[in-house]
Amino acid sequence: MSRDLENETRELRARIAALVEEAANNERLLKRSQQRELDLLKADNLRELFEAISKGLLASYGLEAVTLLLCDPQHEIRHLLIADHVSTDDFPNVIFTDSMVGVAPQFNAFHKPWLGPYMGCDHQLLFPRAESLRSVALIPLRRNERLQGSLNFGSSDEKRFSRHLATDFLAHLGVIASFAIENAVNRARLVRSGLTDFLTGWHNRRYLHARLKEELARAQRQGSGLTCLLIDLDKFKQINDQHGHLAGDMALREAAQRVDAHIRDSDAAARFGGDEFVVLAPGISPEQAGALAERIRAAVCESPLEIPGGKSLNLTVSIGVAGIVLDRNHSDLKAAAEELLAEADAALYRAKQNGRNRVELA
Ligand SMILES: Nc1nc2c(ncn2[C@@H]2O[C@H](COP(=O)(O)OP(=O)(O)OP(=O)(O)O)[C@@H](O)[C@H]2O)c(=O)[nH]1
Repeated sequence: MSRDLENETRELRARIAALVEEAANNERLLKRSQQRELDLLKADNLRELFEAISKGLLASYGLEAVTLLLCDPQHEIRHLLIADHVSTDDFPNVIFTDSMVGVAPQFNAFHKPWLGPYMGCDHQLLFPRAESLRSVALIPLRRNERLQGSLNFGSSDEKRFSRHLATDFLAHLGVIASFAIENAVNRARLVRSGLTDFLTGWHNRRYLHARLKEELARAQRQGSGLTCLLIDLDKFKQINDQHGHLAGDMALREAAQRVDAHIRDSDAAARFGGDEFVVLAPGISPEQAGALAERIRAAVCESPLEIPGGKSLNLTVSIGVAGIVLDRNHSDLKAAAEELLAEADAALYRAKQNGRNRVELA
């Protein structure tokens, strides 16, 4: 065999070996991508999805930064998170915006992934915490022709995301991520709709029971107390009887709004049934609870409610207030919840007996 042929064979072997290695690498990459995409699709709720995106993708692709930008003009996703007790502070890499305009110039015509150098002036809003980034990939998240956000990868390697690289794999990931986000949001909406009262927009009795147990457990852990206000409209049946059901509904909505103005984000509130509302206020003293109930009572009767037909209604409420402090050995939270509600109910009964439009403490 001539020397030339020997060299050529050696070169060919080396090229085949390189190709085989590249194919094996690609297969590993593909498997890893498929696993990551499955993790996104498997996420049961927004918290799991955010974790799969912000932590899972970061680790599996060996990136310096992964952020998720979500366009949430009605603050719906943020409200769903609050309702699910998820704090946005737990996910600093998930960024909410009311509009995609002005976030990054690449979003102006954003139909496929954009790869290129990191530029502080253009990309700072997308990577607020990342330092030392040299290249980025911005992946559009679209559903039904609408841009709902972007998935953003940042690398300290300037060659990692360069303009001439193929973007098919990233575009595919974008489609999966968009689908997973829509799924998680829909699921959160569904859960919430089962826990919401449609007339007032407040939570319903089912939610209150679940939340009451959580609040009791939290109060017990923190060694603090929990106060329950049971609020009932006075002579509500008369409103229905004299002015009709629609006027009654208006009165319920208005009363809920007037109460709502006096409760804090950390309080839990629900329409408990017919004309009855419950507010749970953690960590306040009996005096503060009495004062809160008095403010609510005064707010409801502050001004008459105009109803159709040029008439007006005077709304008043009676409120029963009860508080509970659990020691660490108390294990039956269900019984404690029932006891708290029963005491508030007994106090409410006294408020009704003593003339209505008043607050009674248990
Ligand atoms: N319009 C309207 N009425 C409702 C709704 N749910 C319950 N009700 C009515 O609310 C009334 C509740 O009356 P009660 O709480 O029994 O008594 P009340 O007239 O408020 O009298 P006191 O509580 O003793 O002051 C009933 O007549 C129910 O039919 C609702 O969603 N809309």
